[in-house]
Amino acid sequence: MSLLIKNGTIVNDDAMFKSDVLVHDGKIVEIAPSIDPTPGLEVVDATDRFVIPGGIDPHTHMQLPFMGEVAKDDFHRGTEAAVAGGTTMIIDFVIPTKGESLLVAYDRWRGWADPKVVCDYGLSMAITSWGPEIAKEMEMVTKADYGINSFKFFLAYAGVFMVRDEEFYQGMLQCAKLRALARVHAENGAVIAERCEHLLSSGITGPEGHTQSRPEELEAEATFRACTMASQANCPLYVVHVMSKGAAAAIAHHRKKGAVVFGEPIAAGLATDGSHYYNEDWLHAARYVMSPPLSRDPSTPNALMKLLAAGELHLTATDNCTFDCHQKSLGKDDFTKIPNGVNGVEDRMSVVWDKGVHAGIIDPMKFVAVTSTMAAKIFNCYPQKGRIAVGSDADIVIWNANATRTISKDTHHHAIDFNIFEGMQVHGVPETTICRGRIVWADGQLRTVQGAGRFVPLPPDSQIVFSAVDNRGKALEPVKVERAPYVATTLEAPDAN
Ligand SMILES: C[C@@H](CNC(N)=O)C(=O)O
Ligand SMILES: [Zn+2]
Ligand SMILES: [Zn+2]
Repeated sequence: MSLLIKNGTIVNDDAMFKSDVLVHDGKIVEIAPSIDPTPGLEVVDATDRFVIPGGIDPHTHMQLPFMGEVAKDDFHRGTEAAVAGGTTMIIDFVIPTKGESLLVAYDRWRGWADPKVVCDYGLSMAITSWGPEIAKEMEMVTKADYGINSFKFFLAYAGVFMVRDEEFYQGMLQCAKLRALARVHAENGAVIAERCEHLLSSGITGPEGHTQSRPEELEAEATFRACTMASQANCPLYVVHVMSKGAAAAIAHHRKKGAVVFGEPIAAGLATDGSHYYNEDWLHAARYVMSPPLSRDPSTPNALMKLLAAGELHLTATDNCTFDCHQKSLGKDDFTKIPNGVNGVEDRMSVVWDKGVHAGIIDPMKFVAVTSTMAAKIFNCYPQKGRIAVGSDADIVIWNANATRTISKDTHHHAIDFNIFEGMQVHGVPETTICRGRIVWADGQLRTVQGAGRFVPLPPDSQIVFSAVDNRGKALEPVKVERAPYVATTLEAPDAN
């Protein structure tokens, strides 16, 4: 199976240049200014188009069982939506129930994903309980045949996924020992639980209760606390779905002290805000319920994009975890029962291009960095993924920077009946998506095959994550002072009275 992409401008995270790309058997085999087509070779004309690495979305929850429901985008529809939007790899999360073996949960997720994915995928593992058995299984799943190199800890969702600080700290010590990245959902779950109770007892049951139960400073406080604990454990930390300026400031504070911390804003937080929670239409407001909530500060989306430009936030994701209108309506009398989660995996690339490149805040190379390359480097599958280079997987998108599209539930490929970006016109359109050398999206049509995607094992000890840790560890080594044993003398005996 071969493909020739002609007349395009290649964009990697570090360079842009006009060149042709020859693909054979799923790999990029040649990059040159002009490659002549041979008979029978399929040619894709990329004149006036960018040729970019396929997007990597490092944070999705396809068909997640959560809050009594199952997320509607499963590994088939969710990865179809991904490729329709220019994403060619997702990293989803194995989330064991409390007390469940990591290995049992891992097998369940592999059983769900392998037969369905239309693009490649990797897995991150959530730690929802703690004990020596979990620590041992963490070590097992970082081995090659499991391919896990990151572990997520929830500081929210009390009683469901949440772990206590000491469990989080011990989990990070184990991550550091295994050279695996710790990821955190940073909210103060204990205070949130109290605030939910108070709001409901005060008669506030609508989606406005959700955002008021989770003031932004509860994300900022938990983010600061998580960064502090990670520092103490000398464990690199990755903060998922950074939704507020305060959380971003906490990350910057610790990075300025030399801590290895990565911040991940998501498409929803880069393109919309928490004003929707106050919409008088209950269902409209409920559609935006996710945690942490969208910021109530309308300047936050633009601020988060600028922090990506400045390198204080590092890569984008979506936290795609979709529930349809019926499922959202299960919380019609109690906001704590609205399944948390929003869409994003189909629209992330266009949203980041529109709010970033078209808005003049980031350049195309930074766009590639924050939508693909940084994820490949952090999760240790670079340059197999995340680069247009000879030898890399042929995960490629033909990107039309000048085209626009209007996002709508009527045209999206998600398995839900609404889209949080409904009606938004965005610049930057993926015209052709190629997964390991096969065209899976072109001319507005999917050409996908269920199960054609492959699981990508992610090895520990990513350089961008761990290369500073050893020296930093030396500086943090505990100090023992050698001294003669202390002997109390009569002169020092305490007064008799
Ligand atoms: C459960 C999952 C998706 N839901 C959400 N972010 O509201 C998460 O918290 O990341
Ligand atoms: Zn989360
Ligand atoms: Zn998530």
